[in-house]
Amino acid sequence: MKKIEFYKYQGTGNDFVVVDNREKSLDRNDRSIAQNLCDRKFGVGSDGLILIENHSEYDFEMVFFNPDGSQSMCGNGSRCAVKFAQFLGIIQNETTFLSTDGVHEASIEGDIVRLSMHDVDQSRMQDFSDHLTINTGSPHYVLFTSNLKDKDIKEEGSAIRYSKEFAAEGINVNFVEKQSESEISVRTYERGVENETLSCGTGVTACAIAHVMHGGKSPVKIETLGGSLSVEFKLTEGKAENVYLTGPAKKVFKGEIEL
Ligand SMILES: N[C@H](CCC[C@H](N)C(=O)O)C(=O)O
Repeated sequence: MKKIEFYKYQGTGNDFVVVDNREKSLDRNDRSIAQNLCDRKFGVGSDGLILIENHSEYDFEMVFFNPDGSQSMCGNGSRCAVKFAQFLGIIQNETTFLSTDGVHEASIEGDIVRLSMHDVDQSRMQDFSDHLTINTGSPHYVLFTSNLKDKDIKEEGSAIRYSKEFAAEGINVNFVEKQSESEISVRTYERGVENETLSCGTGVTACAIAHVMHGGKSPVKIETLGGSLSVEFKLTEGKAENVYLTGPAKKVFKGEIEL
C-alpha cells in the first residue's frame, strides 16, 4: 500500500480527483486506479481522475480517466488540470499542454480558464435534423428539446447511449433548450460516468456548435446545472475554427489516500 496525495477540483460542478504524477507514483496504464478513486461510495468520488505528468515538449501532459477507467478528452477536466498546474507552479497564466486528443492552449484569469478546443470539420459532425453527432475531442449526441428541467436525463440519455448504434463505443448525450440566439441551457448524460453530470465541457462545446449551425450566434452562453460556461468560435463553410471553452475551475480540498 502507498499513500497518495490528491486534490479535488471542480469545473462548473464536473468534479475530478487530480494527482501530481510527475514522479510516476501511479501507473497510468492501470485503469483500476480510476475505478477505485472515482467510486462515490468506496473511494473519493468524482466524475473522473486526472494525472499531471511531465512532457519533453509541452508544459505538462494530462492523462484523463472516466470513472469506468475509459479514456477521452475532457474539457472541464482540462480546465481543472490547467488551474492545478498553476497551483503546482508548473505554469503562470498561459500554457500549452498535451491531452488525450492532442495539444491545447489555455490562459487563466483568477478562477476563469479559457481553453482552446480542436477545430470541428465536416468529418467530425453530422446533422440528422432531429439530432446531431459532433466530436469535440469526445463523441457527442446533441438533441434540441423543450422543458429541459423536467426530463429524466439518466433514463433518456442511457437509452441512446446503449442503443445498437452506440452501445460498443458509447456516446455522451446532450439535451439542449434554446433561450435566445446566443444562450442555451444544456443537460448531459456522460459516457463512462453512466449518469448525468452537472456539466460537460466537450458536451457544451458540441451543443454551442450545433446551436450556431441551426441559426444561433457565437459566442454562446451555456447554462448548466453546475453553472455558466461560454463557447466561442468561427463557423465558416460548416467548419468550426478557433474554438474556445471558457469557465471557472476551482480547488475544493486536498486529501490523502492509501492505494
Ligand atoms: N465522459 C466523456 C469524457 C469526459 C467529458 C466531460 N467531462 C468534459 O468535460 O468534456 C467521454 O468519455 O467521452
